[in-house]
Amino acid sequence: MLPHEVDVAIVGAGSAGCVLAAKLSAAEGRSVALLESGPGYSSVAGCPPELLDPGRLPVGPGAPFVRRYRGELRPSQVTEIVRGRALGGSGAVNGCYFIRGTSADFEGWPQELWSFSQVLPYFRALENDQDFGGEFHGSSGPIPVRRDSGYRLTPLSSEFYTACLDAGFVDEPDKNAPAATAGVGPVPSNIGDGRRISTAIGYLLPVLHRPNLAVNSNTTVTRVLFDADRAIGIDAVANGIARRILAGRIVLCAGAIETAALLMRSGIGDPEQLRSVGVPVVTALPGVGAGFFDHPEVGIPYRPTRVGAVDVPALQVVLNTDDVEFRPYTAPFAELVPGSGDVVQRLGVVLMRPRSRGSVRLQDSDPRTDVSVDYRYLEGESDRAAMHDAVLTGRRLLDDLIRRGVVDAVSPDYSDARFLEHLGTSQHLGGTCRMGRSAADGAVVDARCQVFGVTGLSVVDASIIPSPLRRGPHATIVMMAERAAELIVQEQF
Ligand SMILES: Cc1cc2nc3c(=O)[nH]c(=O)nc-3n(C[C@H](O)[C@H](O)[C@H](O)COP(=O)(O)OP(=O)(O)OC[C@H]3O[C@@H](n4cnc5c(N)ncnc54)[C@H](O)[C@@H]3O)c2cc1C
Repeated sequence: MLPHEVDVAIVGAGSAGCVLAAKLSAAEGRSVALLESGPGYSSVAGCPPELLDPGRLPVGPGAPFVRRYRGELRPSQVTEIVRGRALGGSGAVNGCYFIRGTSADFEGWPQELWSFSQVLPYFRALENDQDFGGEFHGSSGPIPVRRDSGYRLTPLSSEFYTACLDAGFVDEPDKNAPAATAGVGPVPSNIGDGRRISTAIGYLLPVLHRPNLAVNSNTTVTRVLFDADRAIGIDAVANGIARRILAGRIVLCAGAIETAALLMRSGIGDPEQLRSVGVPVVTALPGVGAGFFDHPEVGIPYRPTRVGAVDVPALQVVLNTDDVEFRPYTAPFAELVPGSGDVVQRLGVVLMRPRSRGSVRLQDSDPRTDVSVDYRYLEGESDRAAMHDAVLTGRRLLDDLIRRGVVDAVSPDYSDARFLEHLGTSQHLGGTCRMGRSAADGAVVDARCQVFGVTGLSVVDASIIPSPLRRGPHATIVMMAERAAELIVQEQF
């Protein structure tokens, strides 16, 4: 192996990257450099308060902790998407919904390492569940998990819960139980002492004192360097100054958009596309950036009759049916996302297992140019029909809430023909570098999270999720990072 400055360079201090940095630096003899584009902080007291407030998502206009992208949801339907850009990444700005993927979600993952029984110990290890114990829950992990119930529910959350039970949906008090498959129940949230506990707070800050761990914020990695087919280091720009770091192993945790972009700019991707933007090909992996998924969401606008409690998370209760999630947001987005000016309150109706797939593509080879993000949402008839049916179910639930007096109007312009005008995204983008058996199937990393065709390079973040999860991805991504850290230390480097 070539001489190197650090044993491991981790690119991106987001939900996955902070876990990897804490786990991989646990061995004193292993040096770890964590590189993050966004700003840093070294204590909870020094953390920007917006990143700790569990009731607000600091992603509105002008918010300094996000990178924004233009996303095309459907032809001629464009939206702005955001990713967190600070220590903690998107997990530092998100809605604190922290539900595990269901056991069925893992059936398509490589079973020798990622079956549900294999991953359950890592779900347990990451959490300190305040409400449930026993063999399926952890009580000493870095991420506190709690649920709102009883008097802490807003009138809308409480009545929605009751309305779902009255409509015959199953009560699901613990949505993180392995048997949880469908039903209505409280949302587990990663909130402790009234704060959003991102992986930066839970994992990274407690180990910042380690001499073998260097955290470099305001540092953007621009490409991975190779010696033949071995990754040997990275180029970065740190506070405006170019830097080169040679590393024994590189782990990309830059999130589903930027990890794919970084691989492509470094010469790993679809050869035709790389050549079209002038990037020399290192390894042909057509799966990079191709076939991503997200959760399409239609918001049904309504007006609640009573104002809810302040200081509650965006979601207290959700209903899951087979492949749909119904989300009664606790407040208008103007409150949840400061600066958004969006005064409408909505019931989110979300397809959790859509068939449509999107792509992330380079527009040129310049790291400063945004990639194009093309969702192709509801492209097939089956997704459109599934969304249409789900919206009708959502309407029926809202009609019931009107009868119960908690909602006094549902937007009148809301008709079958127009529901697509209310289409948005849950911001759960994943699968741009999927884990799988072989590159020939479109996979980019193997079951040990190593990029096919090169050595010394791993990916651990939302990119490698093999197929859409039936729940939001955050808890699963933290688990993946816990699991992957063990796999990575077993490698020779
Ligand atoms: C607004 C919003 C709300 C959400 N709400 C929820 C929710 O409530 N529940 C849920 O389950 N999921 C939610 N999600 C999704 C979830 O938060 C993300 O899927 C998850 O945090 C992604 O983790 P990650 O490690 O893949 O990437 P990220 O957490 O996004 O981390 C990537 C990090 O890499 C850094 N980076 C990127 N490029 C570079 C580079 N070139 N060099 C150096 N650093 C780089 C970024 O700045 C960032 O810090 C939400 C997402 C968003 C954006």
